[in-house]
Amino acid sequence: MGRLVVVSNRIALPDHSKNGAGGLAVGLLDALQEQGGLWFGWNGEIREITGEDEPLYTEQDKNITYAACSLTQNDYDLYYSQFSNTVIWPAFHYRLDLVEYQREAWEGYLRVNQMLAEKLYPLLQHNDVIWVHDYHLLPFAAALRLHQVKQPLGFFLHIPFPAPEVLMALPDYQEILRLMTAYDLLGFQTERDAQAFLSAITQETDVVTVEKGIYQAYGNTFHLHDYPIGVDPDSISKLAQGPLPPKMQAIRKELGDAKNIIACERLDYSKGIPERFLAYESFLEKYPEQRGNIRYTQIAPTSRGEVQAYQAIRHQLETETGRINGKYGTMSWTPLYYLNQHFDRRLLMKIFRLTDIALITPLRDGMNLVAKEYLAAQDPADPGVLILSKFAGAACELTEALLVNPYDRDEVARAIYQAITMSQSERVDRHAKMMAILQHQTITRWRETFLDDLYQILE
Ligand SMILES: O=P(O)(O)OC[C@H]1O[C@H](O[C@H]2O[C@H](CO)[C@@H](O)[C@H](O)[C@H]2O)[C@H](O)[C@@H](O)[C@@H]1O
Ligand SMILES: O=c1ccn([C@@H]2O[C@H](COP(=O)(O)OP(=O)(O)O)[C@@H](O)[C@H]2O)c(=O)[nH]1
Repeated sequence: MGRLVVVSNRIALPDHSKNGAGGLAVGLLDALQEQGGLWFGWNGEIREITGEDEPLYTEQDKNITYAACSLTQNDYDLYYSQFSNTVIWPAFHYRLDLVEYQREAWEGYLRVNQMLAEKLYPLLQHNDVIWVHDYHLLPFAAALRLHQVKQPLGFFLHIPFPAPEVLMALPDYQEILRLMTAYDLLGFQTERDAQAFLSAITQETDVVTVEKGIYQAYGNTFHLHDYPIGVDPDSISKLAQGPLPPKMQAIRKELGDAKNIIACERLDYSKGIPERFLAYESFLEKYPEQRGNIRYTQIAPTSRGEVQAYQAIRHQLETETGRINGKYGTMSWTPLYYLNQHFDRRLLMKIFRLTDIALITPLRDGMNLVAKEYLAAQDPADPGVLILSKFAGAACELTEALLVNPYDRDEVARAIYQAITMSQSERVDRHAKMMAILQHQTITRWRETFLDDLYQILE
């Protein structure tokens, strides 16, 4: 098996303190720590580059070699903030109202993909297998092919792939589809996402079905399958059971005897936090006897703060938190704790174990690793209850969660009450069934099944 070369916009450098929230880097770090290889991407820095040949940042950490480049402000603005996060991200999360399309950004997106391909190409070895990740790099394979790269190229999309009717709103969607066929293998989180891609391309051009899962279009042959990303349940369980750091010892007392709801995600409009706050308010209205006995802690570190839509939602949450606490709080009870802060992932697992309910209700989400981490962090003998949006990729596997429509605040309110009053035996039963799934579809299985399929294409 040749060397694995992983390419992603975000990489998790060995210095944990520099790593933001986000499931992609978490998943890829786990995958690379197991197999080893080269991880190429953006080092998170913005620098005006004097010469064309700005040296790559390189670092070796155990069996992972990091090679990363910085971006100029202009590249960052056009490729990351504008086209990736103000065109593709909102469109692929069914928020066409938030798409701000500018052709300059599309051109910048293509140019940065070409620049990254030019930087990676010299590092490649003959028997490498190249695994490219996510929506920042849809045209990356086509850019590498221009350098006569023949090594197998796989791609995995961590976010949803939208229905054709939504995708077709993007002015360059046909070119995006064509460029994606330069990959040998296209991987998606769920079958729904894979089918959405196939439907879109079938509507756009002649697609030959070689056999189920293998297709030809635009002169290319590509394989197509779903590979739901997982977690490492055993390591999460160990982290969760470990002792709390001294400064956090008080948290057990702070959480007290109340029923504790936890929610944790990047501050992103796709995560449905404002809608969730309204559902919590609906719960406080419908079940007034619960007031004073429940606490909802929302952890939401800032994400993509330079993007206007993300600034707007941050202000909205600050206002809503004050309104709800002002309306329902008492001298001795605060209903809602909103923490616009990043928590170290290792600490989060301990916090998850101390809570009774996880309220994870994204409007649309590629997978949502937090849902899986919450389950893995629980005490199997007395687990918390997962309330999960049916529009999260994780809902395809975690059918024993209380699945809800995140737009239906009354349904979510009823689910909170159901979770609070659920018997221990039912909580144990639901949790055990979902843990069996997490133990099967681990991060290792995700990596192995994808790479096995990619290597088979070589044969
Ligand atoms: O890199 P950022 O702009 O800070 O964003 C963080 C990551 O967010 C997204 O994560 C996705 O991948 C997760 C793991 O597969 C998945 O569970 C989640 O549903 C997705 O939202 C984004 O796709 C990543 O590229 C970002 O690094
Ligand atoms: O303050 C935080 C918030 C989130 N996370 C981690 O960030 C990842 C979020 O991944 P998910 O797939 O849920 O959503 P994404 O951010 O990738 O859309 C999970 O591993 C969380 O444990 C973290 O370490 N600190």
